Amino acid sequence: MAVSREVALGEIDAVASPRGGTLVADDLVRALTIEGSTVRFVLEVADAAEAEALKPAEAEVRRRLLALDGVDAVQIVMTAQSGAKRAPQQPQQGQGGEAPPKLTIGQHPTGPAGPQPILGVDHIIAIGSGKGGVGKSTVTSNLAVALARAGRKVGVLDADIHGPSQPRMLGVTGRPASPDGKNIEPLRAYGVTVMSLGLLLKEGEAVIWRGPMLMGALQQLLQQVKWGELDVLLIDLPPGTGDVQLSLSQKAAVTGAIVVSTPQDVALIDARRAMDMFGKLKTPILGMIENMSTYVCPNCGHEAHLFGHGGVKAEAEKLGIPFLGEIPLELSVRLAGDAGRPAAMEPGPVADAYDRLADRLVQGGMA
Ligand SMILES: Nc1ncnc2c1ncn2[C@@H]1O[C@H](COP(=O)(O)OP(=O)(O)OP(=O)(O)O)[C@@H](O)[C@H]1O
Repeated sequence: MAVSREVALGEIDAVASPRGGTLVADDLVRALTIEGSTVRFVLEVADAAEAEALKPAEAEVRRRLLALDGVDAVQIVMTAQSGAKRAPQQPQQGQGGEAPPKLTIGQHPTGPAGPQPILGVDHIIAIGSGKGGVGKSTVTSNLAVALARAGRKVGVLDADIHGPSQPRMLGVTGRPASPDGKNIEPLRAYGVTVMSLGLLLKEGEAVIWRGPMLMGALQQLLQQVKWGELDVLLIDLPPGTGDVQLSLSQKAAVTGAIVVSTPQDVALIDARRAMDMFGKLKTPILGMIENMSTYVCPNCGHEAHLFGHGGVKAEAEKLGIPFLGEIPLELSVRLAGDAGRPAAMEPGPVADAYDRLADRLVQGGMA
């Protein structure tokens, strides 16, 4: 039987914190969840020095929880939030408490080094491509709705920081709320939980972050968004091999990457480069997808292969990487993407192709 929240909290509260009280009394514990035999929570620390000082307490609390009947796994994430307070905040009587800090996206990265899981998220899949415009964002939004239709809890993080397109493709508008100035409430569309930097910027506003600022922004989107319980989080990467890919592999425990390409030779050359980069970053490659594969003329039914056909499958076989499937080239895909209602929502060959793809990921234990 699963351990109760009270019992788990009691064990956590028995461990002393470096601030002088206990982990609970010193207000370091966030988002405690118990799912089956797994206990998860966040230890919110002020800075990297405090994270280091907390290591013995973290080890002790892990040992105590694992000793409980019904607990087989303990996942503790340490996050250092900008503006985290060193002492518990009690609203001052008669003063209505302290105003929430302003949420500022684009800060220097904080917290422990190394890839971190996202609390409540089972799989993190990065969707990448070598070349721009091959349909990586389109594949991400359509695959997300197909996975949601298959009963999975799905999130999409638009990490295409320089050209975020998920808000348009999934038809979400409006600024995500942040009632406490720290956590960000994601938006929902077609059963998918969505967050994009594009939703936090004014339309047309350019972002020119590089290096540490970019890493900080990505870290905030990964850790400060209230993703909730997700079977899979799809991350729409910018094209190519750059800072975002590097930051993501350094900050998030990515399950693996899917590389989207058209069958065209020039796209395949760049796709190979992207896969080489994922290899160097030690991100497993889950497979390749051929987008804009076959075009079927809606008038006469003639099949044409505008960008070739089968090139991605052949490439995947050559590299010993799973080939996950092909998506047809259809005008409806572009129109639906522009209209904010993914083509996979309507029954037809495109929806079928995405359903097969979603099924492949679910059967393979990837989503
Ligand atoms: N299978 C398809 N059939 C028809 N049009 C498609 C298909 N896939 C993508 N498109 C269209 O191609 C264009 C580029 O797609 P998308 O923005 O998804 O590419 P991307 O690889 O994410 O590009 P970026 O370089 O901006 O990241 C969009 O207009 C999209 O609607």
